[in-house]
Amino acid sequence: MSLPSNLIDFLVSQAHGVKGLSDLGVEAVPDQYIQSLEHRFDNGKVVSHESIPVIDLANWEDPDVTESIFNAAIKWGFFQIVNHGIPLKVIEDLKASVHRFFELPADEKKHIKENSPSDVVRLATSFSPHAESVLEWKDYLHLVYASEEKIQAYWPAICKEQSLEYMKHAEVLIRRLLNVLLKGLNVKEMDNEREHALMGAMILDFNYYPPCPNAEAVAGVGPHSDISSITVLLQDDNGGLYVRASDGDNWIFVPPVDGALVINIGDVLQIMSNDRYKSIEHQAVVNRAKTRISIPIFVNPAPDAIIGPLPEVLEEGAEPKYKQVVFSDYFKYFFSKPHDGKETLEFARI
Ligand SMILES: COc1cc(/C=C/C(=O)SCCNC(=O)CCNC(=O)[C@H](O)C(C)(C)COP(=O)(O)OP(=O)(O)OC[C@H]2O[C@@H](n3cnc4c(N)ncnc43)[C@H](O)[C@@H]2OP(=O)(O)O)ccc1O
Ligand SMILES: O=C(O)CCC(=O)C(=O)O
Ligand SMILES: [Fe+2]
Repeated sequence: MSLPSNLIDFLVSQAHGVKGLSDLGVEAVPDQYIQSLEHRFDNGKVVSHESIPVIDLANWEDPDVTESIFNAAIKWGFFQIVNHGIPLKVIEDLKASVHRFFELPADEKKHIKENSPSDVVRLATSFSPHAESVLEWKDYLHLVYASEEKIQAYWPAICKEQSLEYMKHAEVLIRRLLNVLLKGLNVKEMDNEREHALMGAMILDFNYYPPCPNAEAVAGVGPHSDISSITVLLQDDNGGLYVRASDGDNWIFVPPVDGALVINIGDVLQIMSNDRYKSIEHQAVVNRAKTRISIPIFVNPAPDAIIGPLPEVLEEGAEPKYKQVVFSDYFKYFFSKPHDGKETLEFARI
């Protein structure tokens, strides 16, 4: 099979994405996907003496549980949770609907893409293709958790019900997690203003990584930290997520755990906590044989929210490490460049 002559037209305008390339059965991916040797994922840098904690949330009231969440947010910036209250059936139905969506014929996906406002639904490939010199081997669908009216009008029918059911359960969990994390910063409760700044906009994202003939030379998602307050990630059982180890050089594999969700602190909570909580760099690799999916919820501030260190964390005279930034300026900066580790945080640093 030969490669399409106009790659961007094939990927973006015709909405084939990398799934379309993978389905062609090509022996090698286009050069645009090949990472330089220096940027490739190095298996030799995966360490097994560290792992991110798995926290059982069966008893939220237990002070040990709260303590484990604080410690994980401070030390690792990442943890997995089990017994989180989202029924297994809701999770399995959602995963199945992600596969169904990406398996739609390209012309149906093109129709969805062209008839959806980008503030509700966005189907795309790679990360920010106009800003990247090397593309990422990933297609994605952003579903913005907007008003019920917009959701009913625009979320694709093939995954609408399953996505909405998942989000309704996840919202309860997210509120509880944020309340616990705020307590660790001496904030008594999440009032309306804090809610706007922590969870004023939520995006359910479907990441789709089809099999890749040059899996070792491409990136699924390159090293980055999330711009969210927190991210709630559901991964399938294929594995592919790696988190920066505490030495800042090596990587830790995040093993799929049945029914678990991966929680990570994003840049917004690192900024609001004045570096107490850590937004840790991570990346996703792809494989030769299988399609992997992952489903993050980016729990974001509303675009007009102003983000900066919380007064409560500065109470004892700590110097603020970040200035006040409007969240929409922050994420526009994020999307204006390729994934680049923790670089986005510098935008807000004093
Ligand atoms: C993708 O891999 C990721 C993603 C992430 C984290 C993702 C997020 O958290 S997205 C947060 C942004 N919020 C939303 O997407 C909400 C829905 N969108 C909107 O309401 C609007 O798009 C807007 C955010 C208010 C911006 O509106 P407007 O000022 O009219 O500008 P646009 O034309 O929409 O966008 C301009 C330009 O910015 C880039 N961009 C903006 N939002 C996104 C997005 N959600 N996904 C991808 N790109 C976005 C994009 O370059 C736009 O240019 P176009 O080429 O699309 O014209 C974390 C880690 C990952 O690996
Ligand atoms: O696919 C994964 O496991 C992680 C994806 C990710 O980091 C992201 O979408 O921000
Ligand atoms: Fe991420």
